[in-house]
Amino acid sequence: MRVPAYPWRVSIPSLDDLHAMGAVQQPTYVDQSARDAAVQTLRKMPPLVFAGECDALRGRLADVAQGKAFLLQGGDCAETFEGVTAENVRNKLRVLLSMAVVLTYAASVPVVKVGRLAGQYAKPRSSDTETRDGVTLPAYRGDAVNGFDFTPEARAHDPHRLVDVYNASAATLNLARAFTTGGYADLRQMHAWNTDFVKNSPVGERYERIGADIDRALAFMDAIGVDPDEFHTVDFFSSHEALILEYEHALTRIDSRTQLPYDVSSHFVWIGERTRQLDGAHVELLSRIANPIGVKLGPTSTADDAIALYEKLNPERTPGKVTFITRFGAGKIREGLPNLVEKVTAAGIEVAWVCDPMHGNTFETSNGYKTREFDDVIDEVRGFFEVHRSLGTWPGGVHVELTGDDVTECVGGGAKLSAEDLTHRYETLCDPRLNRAQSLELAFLVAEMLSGH
Ligand SMILES: O=C[C@H](O)[C@H](O)COP(=O)(O)O
Ligand SMILES: C=C(OP(=O)(O)O)C(=O)O
Repeated sequence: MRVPAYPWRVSIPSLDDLHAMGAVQQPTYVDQSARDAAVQTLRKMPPLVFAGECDALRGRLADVAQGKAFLLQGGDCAETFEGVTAENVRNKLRVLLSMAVVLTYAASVPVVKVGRLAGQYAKPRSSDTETRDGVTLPAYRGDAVNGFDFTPEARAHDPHRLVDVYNASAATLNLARAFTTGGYADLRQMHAWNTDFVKNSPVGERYERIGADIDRALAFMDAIGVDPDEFHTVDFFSSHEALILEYEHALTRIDSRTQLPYDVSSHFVWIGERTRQLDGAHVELLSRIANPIGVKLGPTSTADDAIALYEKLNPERTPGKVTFITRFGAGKIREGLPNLVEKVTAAGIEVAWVCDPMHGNTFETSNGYKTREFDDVIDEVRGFFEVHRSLGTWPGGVHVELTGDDVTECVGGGAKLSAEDLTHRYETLCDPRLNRAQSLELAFLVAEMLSGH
């Protein structure tokens, strides 16, 4: 695996220097000594991931950029400390593995599997405050920063939560590694992943038909003596938005093999739409690390922005280093994306292009729920494929907010969830996620787009 060669950039700016750049979307800690103590604790913690694993993912993302693989990245909008249970983590893995099987089988393309988990605890917000019945408190910014309860105590920004994020992420990763390498992810188990809902759901039945085909293929391979390791375990990677500088800085370490800095909080970290300023602290920090990184690009991004960000984040043009995650909204993607892709490509830049069909399609229902319409999500992915197909570039993947549970947060889909249905199981603390059936439906539709049917 080629390791990036930029020895002159091993220096990492200090946390104070990064803050002096005017970092946005950061917590305001009242007690500086408590903040320093949390950072010191984190600096002593062992890495959550190894640099070599980050290199492996970078190699897989280089395949995505070259049109040889497809990225499936998904998980909660915001993980919660309470959500770190075996059942919850297993359900998320189950839906991601099931989607990956559908994509791999129906589109015959290798799928790179990346969870939005084991670190996705901090949220950028549109407003610093929230007002309920005339009372205004700090907005909830994710469990990394404050609590969801609408009380002054819960909403205060508490630096010790960063240590809790580390512990929750370690527990989640430990479970994810066990599930993906310890037998649960064995392809022969794919029926078992969804037995509880195949009987009463059309998408479940469709999934089961693929399962029967795969069984026959596995039996054939067994008969001729082929039994690759890939059938028993899967490569699975973690990712989150690198938002809170204290956390990401404390977990940025020099790799003993290469002497390069890696953010060992996750295999892949991304810069959000609200923090991608070229001269901002987040771009500065992530320009120093050797992990593969993502940048969200919303409808106001220009091609010049994207090219400048790429040049700053990857001047050596290391393959697989940068992934552009576009999130235009269904109504804007066909108009906005072509110019971006065309100009970036004309600049000789090879990136993985990935579609986030969630963040440009959020609205509030008349009964007060923040939601997304399943058809808009699909329409944005369709637009993404159309644009890339017409330009001859590779639609490299999808980045989705989803859960393995049967929540009711996004309207539409096969079950035709209505605004009224959202009252049943609306559990997200921030943005609405696709539920298990909607996620599988998305996978089938994306597989059709990928295979050109
Ligand atoms: O997930 C993304 C953002 O954190 C989220 O969309 C912000 O939501 P808000 O506009 O309610 O603050
Ligand atoms: C905040 C997010 O997205 P964006 O930066 O694209 O708004 C997110 O993916 O959680």
